[in-house]
Amino acid sequence: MTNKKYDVITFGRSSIDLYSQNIGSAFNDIKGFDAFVGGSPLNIAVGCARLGVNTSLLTAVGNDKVGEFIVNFLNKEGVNTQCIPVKDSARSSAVVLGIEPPDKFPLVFYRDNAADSEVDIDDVDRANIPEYRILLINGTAMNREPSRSATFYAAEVANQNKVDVVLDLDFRADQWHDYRAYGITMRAVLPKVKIAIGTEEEILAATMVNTSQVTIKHQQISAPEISGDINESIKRLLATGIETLIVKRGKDGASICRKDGSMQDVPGFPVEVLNILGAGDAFASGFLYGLLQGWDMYKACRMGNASGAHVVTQKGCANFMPTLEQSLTFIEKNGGF
Ligand SMILES: Nc1ncnc2c1ncn2[C@@H]1O[C@H](COP(=O)(O)OP(=O)(O)OP(=O)(O)O)[C@@H](O)[C@H]1O
Ligand SMILES: O=C(O)C[C@@H](O)[C@H](O)C(=O)CO
Repeated sequence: MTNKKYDVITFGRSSIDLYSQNIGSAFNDIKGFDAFVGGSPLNIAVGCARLGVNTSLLTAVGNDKVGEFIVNFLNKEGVNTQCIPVKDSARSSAVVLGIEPPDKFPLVFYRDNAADSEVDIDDVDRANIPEYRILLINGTAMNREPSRSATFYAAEVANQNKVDVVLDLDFRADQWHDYRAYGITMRAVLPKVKIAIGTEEEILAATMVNTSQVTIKHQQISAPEISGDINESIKRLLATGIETLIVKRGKDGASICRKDGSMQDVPGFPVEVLNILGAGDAFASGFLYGLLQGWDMYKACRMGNASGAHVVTQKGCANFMPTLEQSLTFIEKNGGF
């Protein structure tokens, strides 16, 4: 039982996502785009809402048509938009994305003067964090002020009010002035966090000691490959005080790493990949759904894997999140929890 009024609030970026209509085409040959919405915290909020979770998004938009487009979509999806301020001096952001399966998903951010980076401490106060069961914070939202201190503040308020803090490590390399600044910031916020979620790349980035660990492939500058000792990095993140670190492992599903040093693998669901973008966000929404049901971590991760597998077969992120019925039917048909 809980005395909280709402379930989940996610905090961070939002955008219009312009996805190539020419699947498999090289970026230079793209002829047209579909207009969807995106931004990892937005995608997670929509994924949660589709599963029936009472969800709010704390982001900001500019006083422009793109902002209206984003908020209109969220309202239709049943995501609570009351705590989304309009920042007059900033712009709603855009992302342009190519789809070249199986392994090239080029993505260009248009985030100069991004409205969501302007979310500040007053906006956090207006969002009523103590009323929620879970606050999901996002790595990229800490790349600049005022959204960095607003994120730290939101986590602090959550800690004081029995709201569980989940950190999506989400590392978008080109959004940081120095790759090392990302890790320094993550390690500073982790003591306020109960559960962190990240890919191996993100976990290595959060513990990076030398920028020569980073390799940019296929000009995918927002999501580079990062080398290093993953087991050492997992240990380092667990030593910050978090209870659990969830490692997302693509087609192999996820692993649950606990502070007692144990690791449990949770198998994924085999599917044919169309577009991997948004899989991590879908995973997070299924996982949060499971936590809110009081399920154990294994079952919550299986739910996350089902949402992730669904989205990799689709050509977008938020617009293609599964409903509860779709996920449960998919799990039942594919071996159960
Ligand atoms: N090829 C796949 N087949 C089945 N499930 C997948 C596949 N790729 C990803 N998933 C599911 O989606 C989850 C997240 O994917 P991944 O590990 O690639 O995270 P990510 O890099 O954060 O994703 P994103 O592309 O959204 O940034 C995985 O843990 C898994 O559950
Ligand atoms: O914000 C991003 O990371 C790009 C998004 O617009 C897209 O929705 C996505 O890739 C989410 O992980």
